[in-house]
Amino acid sequence: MASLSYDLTLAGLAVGSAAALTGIGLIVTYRATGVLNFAHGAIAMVCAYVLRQLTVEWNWPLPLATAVTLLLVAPAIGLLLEKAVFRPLSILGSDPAQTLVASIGVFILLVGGAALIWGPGAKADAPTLVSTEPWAPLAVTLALAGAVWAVTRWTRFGSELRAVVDNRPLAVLSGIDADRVASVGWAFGAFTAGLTGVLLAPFVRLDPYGMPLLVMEVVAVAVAARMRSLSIAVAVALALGVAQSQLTRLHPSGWAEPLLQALGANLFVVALLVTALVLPGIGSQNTLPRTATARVPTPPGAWIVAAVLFLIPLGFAGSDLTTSVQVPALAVILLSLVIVTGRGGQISLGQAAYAGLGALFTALLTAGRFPGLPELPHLPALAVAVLLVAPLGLLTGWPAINRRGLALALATFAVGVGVSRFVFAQPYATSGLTLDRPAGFDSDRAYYVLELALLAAALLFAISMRRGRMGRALAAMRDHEAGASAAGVPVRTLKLTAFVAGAALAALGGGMLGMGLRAFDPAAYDPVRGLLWFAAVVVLGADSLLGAVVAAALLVGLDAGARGGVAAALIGILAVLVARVPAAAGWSRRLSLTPLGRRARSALPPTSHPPARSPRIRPWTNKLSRPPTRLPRSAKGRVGSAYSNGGGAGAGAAEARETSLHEPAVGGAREGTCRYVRPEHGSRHSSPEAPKRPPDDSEDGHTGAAPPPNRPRREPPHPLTAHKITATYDGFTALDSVDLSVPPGHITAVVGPNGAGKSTLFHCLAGTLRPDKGRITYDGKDITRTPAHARTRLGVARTFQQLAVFPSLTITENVQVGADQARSKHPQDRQATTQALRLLDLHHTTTRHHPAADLPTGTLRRVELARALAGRPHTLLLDEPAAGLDTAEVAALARVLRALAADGMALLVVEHDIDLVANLADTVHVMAAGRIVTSGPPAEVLHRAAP
Ligand SMILES: Nc1ncnc2c1ncn2[C@@H]1O[C@H](COP(=O)(O)OP(=O)(O)OP(=O)(O)O)[C@@H](O)[C@H]1O
Repeated sequence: MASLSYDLTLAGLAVGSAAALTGIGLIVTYRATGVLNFAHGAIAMVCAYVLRQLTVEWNWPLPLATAVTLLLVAPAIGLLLEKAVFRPLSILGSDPAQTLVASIGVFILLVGGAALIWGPGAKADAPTLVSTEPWAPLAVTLALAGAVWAVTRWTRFGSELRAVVDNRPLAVLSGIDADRVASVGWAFGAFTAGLTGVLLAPFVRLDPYGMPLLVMEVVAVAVAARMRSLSIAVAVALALGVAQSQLTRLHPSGWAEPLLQALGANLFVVALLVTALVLPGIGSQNTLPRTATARVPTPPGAWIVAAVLFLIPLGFAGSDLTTSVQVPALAVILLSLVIVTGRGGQISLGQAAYAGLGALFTALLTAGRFPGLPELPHLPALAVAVLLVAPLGLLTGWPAINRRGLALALATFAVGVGVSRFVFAQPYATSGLTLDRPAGFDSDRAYYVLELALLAAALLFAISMRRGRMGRALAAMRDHEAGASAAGVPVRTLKLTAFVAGAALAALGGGMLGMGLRAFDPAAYDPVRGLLWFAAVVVLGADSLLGAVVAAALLVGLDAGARGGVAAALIGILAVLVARVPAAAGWSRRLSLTPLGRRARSALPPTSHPPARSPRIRPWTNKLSRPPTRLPRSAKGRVGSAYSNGGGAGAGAAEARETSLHEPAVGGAREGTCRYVRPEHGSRHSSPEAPKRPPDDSEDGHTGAAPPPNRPRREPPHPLTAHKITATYDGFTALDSVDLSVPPGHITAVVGPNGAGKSTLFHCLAGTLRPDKGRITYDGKDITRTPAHARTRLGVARTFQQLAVFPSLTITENVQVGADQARSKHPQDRQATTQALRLLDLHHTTTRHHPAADLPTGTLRRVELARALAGRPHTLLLDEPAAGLDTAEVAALARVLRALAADGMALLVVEHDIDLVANLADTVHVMAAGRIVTSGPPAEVLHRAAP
């Protein structure tokens, strides 16, 4: 027994050593370059094939072949990838989502290339590099880990590596050649991949698909080490290896046996699931907004051409028709990625799992083997399978709530691998399972017709998800999650909805594929296929329904018509190119992950610093330089724009009255006239703190105090109020028992030096930070625990210091998102978008249909404000609204804000621009060291606060 345990421990150490090598390689590459190399396993596989080629096919001596493979080929692959793929990406300033797509592209390219060169079958004659004695790989691993540790600790290169990892731009400024560091990181990472591959090859199946996946399953050891600590990675790998082999000693009876067997064979997958789903996400959390999709209109007639092409197979016969049967099914699966990734912006590498579950459940239901459910005919079984798989979408939807970018990619990949290993690969789930086509659709032609009908239904469903309110909300979430939440979009619920809808579509496609193939074939839903499908959808336009349909035809066509591996290699090359040369050609504009990222960045201010005032003259600022003109007071059907209205920064309340707006549709006291904002919320002077503004002298006599006759009168809400709120960051008190009220009809400003706590207070009021103590109330209700989107829906809107617009949406759509979320059933509220656009002078037909990605900062500030106003808020929170605006733009902004306050809205402005505050605010609160130190009218307070 003792000897068995010893032997198992040694065997476990051997497995653990290979995993540790992978962990070391992944960590070094990640530390040197910031890239989690999804292609690591594929490099391992290629190196194993190269060694086999040199020794078995060409009869080279093993030592020479090993030296060439590990010291030349592997580092050369790493250097090539760094130079040709990842360095250009870092020069382009790409975000992690792009590098992720590139590394998945490299993975698929290498897998496809290996299948092309060496064939898809497994090779059983890979040379054995070291003895089967496990001490050898263990010694290699420990020596390598020690060497890496020593190099990073004691050499100049090591300190350069640490400097680049800590702050690459600073390291470059201090003279470090960051590219050289990255090159060495890639060469070393590829060397460890090669070493893993050649050590593992004799003991596992050497095939293009299985081995890369096997290596990537052990990514858990690097994630457990937070992509940082080599010693933790090695320890975790060895512990998992030993535990996995010790599990084989246990032989429980009954249902536990297959489960334990599965665990014993897949402990690294369990670790992957735990690390990816339970531990907090690794990598940047800031990636997804850049995965927004460029808006490229589908060429006219393209759908007709596609429909005709999809009808052509009806004229086929024999194997061609049998092959064609896979196309509509795969198209439905890929449509699920359009919803989740293309429209919803959520990276999902696990869709193959849902497709496979759809097929498996259909097979189980038709065989009467699904626990608790009767045997069903095929089509009802497919429908029930879809319904059963849909909620399982929460498996990936749940982690998506708190994860983005790389962390989400890992979590969804883990779910895909977990389902594949613990469900599809297990005999208890799949043995003896058959699947056939529905009665009456047995022939290929009849079944193809049925599939076309199901594809049409899936397309209609996908269209409904991408259109209207739902489509805009998904796109808003994809483009800017915090911005979407601020517009009232319930981001958590929407993510879950996207994943559930995606799982349902994938299950439908998977079931169709299974019935088409007349079998449940686990290989058809392998996680590697999930990666291939993801890349294919991204390459052909992630947010394009037509792209998904074309991708399905391309993948099936290439698989059937060309050598195995061509499809993967082609998609891999395209995925690399998408990230590598995003704007090289017109077609690249439809590729979702890259071009917009760059365009959006060029349109948005830098993320870490307030942007410089823009020197550009824009049409609407030119208007401001014209002499003041009064708005047409009761021009029926027209709403004046404060931006197109004249006036300067110093204009006062009288000017504010001029910019009060007249819009028949809103329902003023008299037909044809009314103010812009929430006519129901009462007098702008309702607050006792409100300054005495001159009475309104508008021609129509409407002051905004009277509610529209056709709407229920509503008393003005109690103001948004902070009651003794305290907020801390890791024990540091950023807000200390702060009281603040934001009364209606009043502009309240918060000023103070850097670090005073202004932003923290703003976040507490907006709902993006929960105070440790104290309460926030609004309209008499405690909203301290109310999330940001729900506060928006209650009537507390906000704008951002760093712009939060949705670059893939047009100006109108951006504003509509705000209106969608707050829209009541009242028909008058349908005018909210139009009114907001007019108020901010965004209503011209030339601009309103323009995608926000290409617009200058000043315009985007107006778009953001219009979106906030379209939700008809009672209270508006503005975080440095003048950041990035030139003088004329600031003056125009001030005029609008005064107009809004004159109409009774409560405004809170956190602002560094003291001139603006002095001219704008009714009350100023000065903060210092987390407290409000003084409050009062600006003239008094700012004078007192001046040094
Ligand atoms: N996420 C965080 N983690 C730890 N400390 C934080 C965090 N955010 C802010 N702080 C600290 O809390 C204090 C208040 O920060 P806050 O950003 O609210 O100040 P501020 O007045 O808005 O400053 P600024 O004008 O520079 O934005 C500062 O000392 C800041 O360093």
